[in-house]
Amino acid sequence: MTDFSSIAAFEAALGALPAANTSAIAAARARQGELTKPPGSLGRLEDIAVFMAGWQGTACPTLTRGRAAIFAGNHGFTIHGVSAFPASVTASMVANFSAGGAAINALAQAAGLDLKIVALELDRPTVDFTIAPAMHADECLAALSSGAEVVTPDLQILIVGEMGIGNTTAAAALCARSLGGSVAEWTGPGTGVDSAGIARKIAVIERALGHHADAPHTPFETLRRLGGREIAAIAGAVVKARQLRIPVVLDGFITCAAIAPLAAAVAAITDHCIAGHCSAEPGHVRLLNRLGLAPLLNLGLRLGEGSGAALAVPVIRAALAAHAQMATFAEAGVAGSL
Ligand SMILES: O=C(O)c1ccc[n+]([C@@H]2O[C@H](COP(=O)([O-])O)[C@@H](O)[C@H]2O)c1
Ligand SMILES: Cc1cc2nc[nH]c2cc1C
Repeated sequence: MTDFSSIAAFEAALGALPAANTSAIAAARARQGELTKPPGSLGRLEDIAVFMAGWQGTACPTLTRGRAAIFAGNHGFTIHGVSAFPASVTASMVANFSAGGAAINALAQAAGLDLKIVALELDRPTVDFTIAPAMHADECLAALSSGAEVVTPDLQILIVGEMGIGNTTAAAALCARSLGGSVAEWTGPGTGVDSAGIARKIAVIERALGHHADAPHTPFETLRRLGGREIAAIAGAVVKARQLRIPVVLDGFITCAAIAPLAAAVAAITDHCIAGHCSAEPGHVRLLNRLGLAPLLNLGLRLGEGSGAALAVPVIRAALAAHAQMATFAEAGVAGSL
Protein backbone atom coordinates (compact mmCIF):
# COMPACT_ATOMS: atom_id res chain seq x y z
CA MET A 1 0.00 0.00 0.00
CA THR A 2 1.42 3.34 -1.01
CA ASP A 3 0.52 6.46 0.89
CA PHE A 4 0.51 8.76 -2.12
CA SER A 5 -0.92 6.48 -4.78
CA SER A 6 -2.34 9.37 -6.81
CA ILE A 7 -1.74 13.08 -7.30
CA ALA A 8 -5.18 13.66 -5.79
CA ALA A 9 -4.18 11.73 -2.63
CA PHE A 10 -1.04 13.86 -2.23
CA GLU A 11 -2.96 17.10 -2.81
CA ALA A 12 -5.70 15.99 -0.40
CA ALA A 13 -3.09 15.33 2.29
CA LEU A 14 -1.59 18.79 1.74
CA GLY A 15 -5.04 20.34 1.94
CA ALA A 16 -5.93 18.65 5.25
CA LEU A 17 -2.88 19.17 7.47
CA PRO A 18 -3.67 18.59 11.15
CA ALA A 19 -2.80 21.32 13.65
CA ALA A 20 -0.97 21.03 16.94
CA ASN A 21 -2.93 20.46 20.17
CA THR A 22 -3.68 23.92 21.54
CA SER A 23 -4.52 22.82 25.10
CA ALA A 24 -1.20 20.93 25.38
CA ILE A 25 0.54 24.08 24.11
CA ALA A 26 -1.23 26.22 26.73
CA ALA A 27 -0.40 23.74 29.52
CA ALA A 28 3.28 23.55 28.50
CA ARG A 29 3.52 27.36 28.23
CA ALA A 30 1.95 27.68 31.70
CA ARG A 31 4.46 25.18 33.13
CA GLN A 32 7.35 27.16 31.58
CA GLY A 33 6.02 30.20 33.45
CA GLU A 34 6.14 28.32 36.78
CA LEU A 35 9.67 26.88 36.47
CA THR A 36 12.47 28.36 38.61
CA LYS A 37 13.89 30.87 36.14
CA PRO A 38 13.06 34.37 34.99
CA PRO A 39 10.30 34.15 32.35
CA GLY A 40 11.79 33.57 28.89
CA SER A 41 15.32 33.07 30.20
CA LEU A 42 15.70 29.68 28.53
CA GLY A 43 15.04 31.33 25.18
CA ARG A 44 14.48 28.92 22.30
CA LEU A 45 14.58 25.92 24.71
CA GLU A 46 11.23 27.10 26.07
CA ASP A 47 9.75 27.36 22.58
CA ILE A 48 11.03 23.90 21.66
CA ALA A 49 9.43 22.32 24.73
CA VAL A 50 6.11 24.02 23.93
CA PHE A 51 6.38 23.03 20.24
CA MET A 52 7.00 19.37 21.14
CA ALA A 53 4.11 19.48 23.64
CA GLY A 54 1.76 20.69 20.91
CA TRP A 55 2.65 17.89 18.49
CA GLN A 56 2.74 15.14 21.14
CA GLY A 57 -0.50 16.41 22.66
CA THR A 58 0.85 16.38 26.19
CA ALA A 59 2.12 19.06 28.59
CA CYS A 60 5.26 17.05 29.28
CA PRO A 61 6.68 15.64 26.02
CA THR A 62 9.50 13.06 25.84
CA LEU A 63 12.05 12.07 23.20
CA THR A 64 13.28 8.50 23.25
CA ARG A 65 12.20 7.27 19.79
CA GLY A 66 13.67 9.29 16.92
CA ARG A 67 14.65 8.30 13.41
CA ALA A 68 17.03 9.81 10.88
CA ALA A 69 15.83 8.94 7.37
CA ILE A 70 18.38 9.60 4.63
CA PHE A 71 17.18 9.45 1.02
CA ALA A 72 19.55 9.03 -1.92
CA GLY A 73 18.90 9.76 -5.60
CA ASN A 74 20.74 10.46 -8.85
CA HIS A 75 20.12 13.29 -11.28
CA GLY A 76 20.22 13.28 -15.10
CA PHE A 77 21.46 16.89 -15.37
CA THR A 78 24.80 15.95 -13.75
CA ILE A 79 26.05 15.35 -17.33
CA HIS A 80 26.36 19.16 -17.54
CA GLY A 81 29.19 19.33 -14.98
CA VAL A 82 27.39 20.95 -12.03
CA SER A 83 29.14 19.17 -9.13
CA ALA A 84 32.70 18.88 -7.86
CA PHE A 85 32.19 15.08 -7.63
CA PRO A 86 31.07 12.37 -10.07
CA ALA A 87 27.51 11.00 -9.84
CA SER A 88 28.96 7.59 -8.90
CA VAL A 89 29.69 9.02 -5.42
CA THR A 90 25.97 8.84 -4.55
CA ALA A 91 26.01 5.01 -4.69
CA SER A 92 29.46 4.82 -3.08
CA MET A 93 28.25 6.92 -0.16
CA VAL A 94 25.16 4.73 0.25
CA ALA A 95 27.55 1.77 0.60
CA ASN A 96 29.50 3.82 3.14
CA PHE A 97 26.26 4.53 5.09
CA SER A 98 25.52 0.79 5.11
CA ALA A 99 29.05 0.02 6.32
CA GLY A 100 28.69 2.59 9.13
CA GLY A 101 31.52 4.84 7.92
CA ALA A 102 29.80 8.14 7.10
CA ALA A 103 29.38 11.26 9.24
CA ILE A 104 25.67 10.54 9.68
CA ASN A 105 26.42 7.10 11.14
CA ALA A 106 28.46 8.73 13.91
CA LEU A 107 26.12 11.69 14.41
CA ALA A 108 22.90 9.62 14.46
CA GLN A 109 24.45 7.32 17.04
CA ALA A 110 25.65 10.28 19.12
CA ALA A 111 22.12 11.72 18.99
CA GLY A 112 20.47 8.40 19.94
CA LEU A 113 18.65 8.09 16.62
CA ASP A 114 17.67 5.06 14.62
CA LEU A 115 19.14 5.43 11.09
CA LYS A 116 17.29 4.42 7.94
CA ILE A 117 18.91 4.72 4.51
CA VAL A 118 16.63 4.70 1.47
CA ALA A 119 18.41 4.45 -1.92
CA LEU A 120 16.00 5.34 -4.72
CA GLU A 121 16.78 3.70 -8.06
CA LEU A 122 20.36 4.94 -8.18
CA ASP A 123 20.99 2.99 -11.40
CA ARG A 124 18.22 4.96 -13.09
CA PRO A 125 18.97 8.70 -12.76
CA THR A 126 16.10 11.13 -13.29
CA VAL A 127 15.72 12.64 -16.78
CA ASP A 128 17.81 15.76 -17.52
CA PHE A 129 15.41 18.52 -16.46
CA THR A 130 16.71 20.98 -19.06
CA ILE A 131 14.94 18.96 -21.78
CA ALA A 132 11.99 17.21 -20.04
CA PRO A 133 10.40 16.68 -16.61
CA ALA A 134 12.83 14.94 -14.25
CA MET A 135 10.21 12.30 -13.42
CA HIS A 136 7.03 10.78 -14.80
CA ALA A 137 4.04 11.24 -12.51
CA ASP A 138 4.15 7.60 -11.33
CA GLU A 139 7.88 7.86 -10.56
CA CYS A 140 7.30 11.00 -8.51
CA LEU A 141 4.39 9.37 -6.66
CA ALA A 142 6.57 6.31 -5.93
CA ALA A 143 9.28 8.58 -4.51
CA LEU A 144 6.76 10.49 -2.36
CA SER A 145 5.47 7.14 -1.05
CA SER A 146 9.01 5.88 -0.33
CA GLY A 147 9.40 8.90 1.92
CA ALA A 148 6.07 8.32 3.62
CA GLU A 149 6.90 4.65 4.27
CA VAL A 150 9.76 5.41 6.69
CA VAL A 151 7.44 7.42 8.95
CA THR A 152 5.99 5.01 11.51
CA PRO A 153 3.48 6.09 14.18
CA ASP A 154 5.82 5.14 17.05
CA LEU A 155 8.24 7.97 16.23
CA GLN A 156 8.47 11.07 18.43
CA ILE A 157 10.67 12.94 15.96
CA LEU A 158 11.83 12.52 12.37
CA ILE A 159 15.14 13.79 11.00
CA VAL A 160 15.26 14.09 7.20
CA GLY A 161 18.49 14.05 5.20
CA GLU A 162 19.71 13.34 1.69
CA MET A 163 22.57 12.23 -0.52
CA GLY A 164 22.55 13.03 -4.22
CA ILE A 165 25.39 14.35 -6.31
CA GLY A 166 24.10 17.43 -8.16
CA ASN A 167 21.14 18.05 -5.89
CA THR A 168 22.09 21.62 -4.91
CA THR A 169 21.30 22.42 -8.56
CA ALA A 170 17.84 20.82 -8.28
CA ALA A 171 17.32 22.58 -4.94
CA ALA A 172 18.18 26.00 -6.40
CA ALA A 173 15.81 25.37 -9.33
CA LEU A 174 12.98 24.45 -6.92
CA CYS A 175 13.58 27.61 -4.88
CA ALA A 176 13.69 29.91 -7.91
CA ARG A 177 10.54 28.36 -9.38
CA SER A 178 8.60 28.24 -6.07
CA LEU A 179 9.75 31.43 -4.38
CA GLY A 180 11.01 33.67 -7.19
CA GLY A 181 14.15 35.80 -7.23
CA SER A 182 17.09 35.40 -9.56
CA VAL A 183 18.67 31.99 -10.12
CA ALA A 184 22.02 33.42 -8.99
CA GLU A 185 20.55 34.21 -5.54
CA TRP A 186 19.79 30.51 -5.00
CA THR A 187 22.94 29.04 -6.53
CA GLY A 188 26.13 28.26 -4.60
CA PRO A 189 29.19 26.00 -4.56
CA GLY A 190 27.50 22.82 -3.27
CA THR A 191 30.25 20.24 -2.81
CA GLY A 192 32.79 22.91 -3.82
CA VAL A 193 32.58 24.00 -7.46
CA ASP A 194 34.51 27.16 -8.42
CA SER A 195 33.04 30.35 -9.89
CA ALA A 196 33.03 28.86 -13.41
CA GLY A 197 31.13 25.88 -11.98
CA ILE A 198 28.58 28.20 -10.33
CA ALA A 199 28.10 29.99 -13.66
CA ARG A 200 27.50 26.59 -15.29
CA LYS A 201 24.94 25.72 -12.61
CA ILE A 202 23.12 29.03 -13.15
CA ALA A 203 22.98 28.46 -16.92
CA VAL A 204 21.65 24.89 -16.46
CA ILE A 205 18.95 26.05 -14.01
CA GLU A 206 17.93 28.93 -16.27
CA ARG A 207 17.55 26.49 -19.17
CA ALA A 208 15.44 24.20 -16.99
CA LEU A 209 13.21 27.03 -15.75
CA GLY A 210 12.75 28.21 -19.33
CA HIS A 211 11.79 24.73 -20.48
CA HIS A 212 9.17 24.33 -17.71
CA ALA A 213 7.98 27.95 -17.65
CA ASP A 214 4.43 27.16 -18.80
CA ALA A 215 3.85 24.22 -16.43
CA PRO A 216 1.27 24.53 -13.63
CA HIS A 217 2.67 25.96 -10.38
CA THR A 218 1.44 23.10 -8.18
CA PRO A 219 3.66 21.42 -5.54
CA PHE A 220 3.45 18.07 -7.36
CA GLU A 221 4.31 19.44 -10.82
CA THR A 222 7.23 21.46 -9.46
CA LEU A 223 8.63 18.46 -7.58
CA ARG A 224 8.11 16.17 -10.58
CA ARG A 225 9.67 18.49 -13.14
CA LEU A 226 12.55 20.06 -11.19
CA GLY A 227 13.12 17.80 -8.17
CA GLY A 228 14.57 14.35 -7.85
CA ARG A 229 13.61 11.09 -6.18
CA GLU A 230 15.37 11.85 -2.88
CA ILE A 231 13.83 15.34 -2.86
CA ALA A 232 10.29 14.05 -3.52
CA ALA A 233 10.82 11.37 -0.83
CA ILE A 234 11.65 14.10 1.69
CA ALA A 235 8.47 15.98 0.74
CA GLY A 236 6.48 12.74 1.17
CA ALA A 237 8.07 12.05 4.55
CA VAL A 238 7.35 15.58 5.80
CA VAL A 239 3.68 15.38 4.77
CA LYS A 240 3.25 11.88 6.24
CA ALA A 241 4.90 12.98 9.49
CA ARG A 242 2.42 15.85 9.66
CA GLN A 243 -0.52 13.46 9.18
CA LEU A 244 0.81 11.50 12.18
CA ARG A 245 1.61 14.70 14.14
CA ILE A 246 5.30 13.79 14.30
CA PRO A 247 7.65 16.79 14.37
CA VAL A 248 10.37 16.94 11.71
CA VAL A 249 13.90 18.33 11.94
CA LEU A 250 15.02 19.64 8.55
CA ASP A 251 18.69 19.54 7.58
CA GLY A 252 20.36 21.79 5.01
CA PHE A 253 19.60 23.57 1.75
CA ILE A 254 18.27 20.52 -0.10
CA THR A 255 15.87 19.23 2.58
CA CYS A 256 14.41 22.72 2.95
CA ALA A 257 14.18 23.17 -0.83
CA ALA A 258 12.20 19.90 -0.96
CA ILE A 259 9.36 21.59 0.91
CA ALA A 260 9.64 24.99 -0.82
CA PRO A 261 7.07 24.00 -3.50
CA LEU A 262 4.71 22.81 -0.75
CA ALA A 263 5.23 25.95 1.35
CA ALA A 264 4.52 28.19 -1.66
CA ALA A 265 1.03 26.63 -1.82
CA VAL A 266 0.37 25.82 1.87
CA ALA A 267 2.45 28.01 4.21
CA ALA A 268 1.40 25.96 7.28
CA ILE A 269 3.41 22.95 6.05
CA THR A 270 6.36 24.22 8.14
CA ASP A 271 4.33 24.31 11.39
CA HIS A 272 5.63 20.87 12.51
CA CYS A 273 9.18 21.55 11.26
CA ILE A 274 12.30 22.68 13.07
CA ALA A 275 15.29 23.91 11.06
CA GLY A 276 18.14 21.94 12.64
CA HIS A 277 20.84 24.25 11.36
CA CYS A 278 21.82 26.86 8.81
CA SER A 279 24.07 25.42 6.13
CA ALA A 280 27.04 27.26 4.62
CA GLU A 281 25.38 26.87 1.20
CA PRO A 282 24.44 30.55 0.62
CA GLY A 283 20.86 29.92 -0.52
CA HIS A 284 19.97 28.23 2.77
CA VAL A 285 19.76 31.35 4.94
CA ARG A 286 17.58 33.01 2.28
CA LEU A 287 15.37 29.91 2.10
CA LEU A 288 15.00 29.65 5.89
CA ASN A 289 13.88 33.29 5.96
CA ARG A 290 11.31 32.64 3.25
CA LEU A 291 10.04 29.55 5.10
CA GLY A 292 9.85 31.51 8.38
CA LEU A 293 12.20 29.08 10.14
CA ALA A 294 14.97 30.10 12.56
CA PRO A 295 17.79 27.53 12.60
CA LEU A 296 18.80 25.99 15.93
CA LEU A 297 22.50 25.73 15.07
CA ASN A 298 24.93 27.54 12.79
CA LEU A 299 28.12 25.50 12.60
CA GLY A 300 29.29 26.12 9.04
CA LEU A 301 28.25 22.62 7.90
CA ARG A 302 27.57 21.95 4.21
CA LEU A 303 27.58 18.17 4.20
CA GLY A 304 23.95 17.06 3.94
CA GLU A 305 23.19 13.43 5.01
CA GLY A 306 20.94 14.85 7.76
CA SER A 307 24.08 15.79 9.70
CA GLY A 308 22.98 19.24 10.90
CA ALA A 309 19.51 17.98 11.80
CA ALA A 310 20.94 15.09 13.85
CA LEU A 311 23.18 17.55 15.71
CA ALA A 312 20.11 19.55 16.74
CA VAL A 313 18.45 16.56 18.44
CA PRO A 314 20.50 16.71 21.68
CA VAL A 315 19.47 20.38 22.02
CA ILE A 316 15.80 19.39 21.63
CA ARG A 317 16.25 16.57 24.15
CA ALA A 318 17.89 19.00 26.60
CA ALA A 319 14.95 21.40 26.17
CA LEU A 320 12.55 18.59 27.15
CA ALA A 321 14.75 17.56 30.10
CA ALA A 322 14.68 21.09 31.51
CA HIS A 323 10.93 21.31 30.91
CA ALA A 324 10.24 18.00 32.69
CA GLN A 325 12.80 18.05 35.48
CA MET A 326 13.07 21.65 36.73
CA ALA A 327 11.31 22.52 39.98
CA THR A 328 8.50 25.07 39.99
CA PHE A 329 8.75 28.21 42.17
CA ALA A 330 6.17 26.64 44.52
CA GLU A 331 8.01 23.30 44.78
CA ALA A 332 11.39 24.95 45.45
CA GLY A 333 10.07 27.69 47.73
CA VAL A 334 11.64 30.37 45.51
CA ALA A 335 9.89 33.74 45.23
CA GLY A 336 8.36 33.89 41.76
CA SER A 337 8.02 37.69 41.60
CA LEU A 338 8.38 40.88 43.64
O1 LIG B 1 22.96 20.29 3.27
C1 LIG B 1 23.45 21.20 2.58
O2 LIG B 1 23.16 22.38 2.73
C2 LIG B 1 24.44 20.80 1.50
C3 LIG B 1 25.19 21.79 0.88
C4 LIG B 1 26.10 21.40 -0.09
C5 LIG B 1 26.23 20.06 -0.46
N1 LIG B 1 25.46 19.12 0.16
C6 LIG B 1 25.61 17.68 -0.22
O3 LIG B 1 26.42 17.57 -1.38
C7 LIG B 1 25.71 16.98 -2.45
C8 LIG B 1 25.21 18.02 -3.39
O4 LIG B 1 26.24 18.90 -3.80
P1 LIG B 1 26.48 19.12 -5.36
O5 LIG B 1 27.68 20.02 -5.44
O6 LIG B 1 26.78 17.76 -5.94
O7 LIG B 1 25.24 19.73 -5.90
C9 LIG B 1 24.56 16.23 -1.83
O8 LIG B 1 24.92 14.89 -1.59
C10 LIG B 1 24.29 16.99 -0.53
O9 LIG B 1 23.97 16.10 0.52
C11 LIG B 1 24.59 19.46 1.14
C1 LIG C 1 32.08 12.43 -0.15
C2 LIG C 1 30.71 13.07 -0.12
C3 LIG C 1 29.86 12.82 0.97
C4 LIG C 1 28.60 13.41 0.98
N1 LIG C 1 27.57 13.37 1.85
C5 LIG C 1 26.57 14.09 1.39
N2 LIG C 1 26.94 14.63 0.24
C6 LIG C 1 28.18 14.23 -0.06
C7 LIG C 1 29.02 14.48 -1.16
C8 LIG C 1 30.29 13.90 -1.17
C9 LIG C 1 31.19 14.18 -2.34
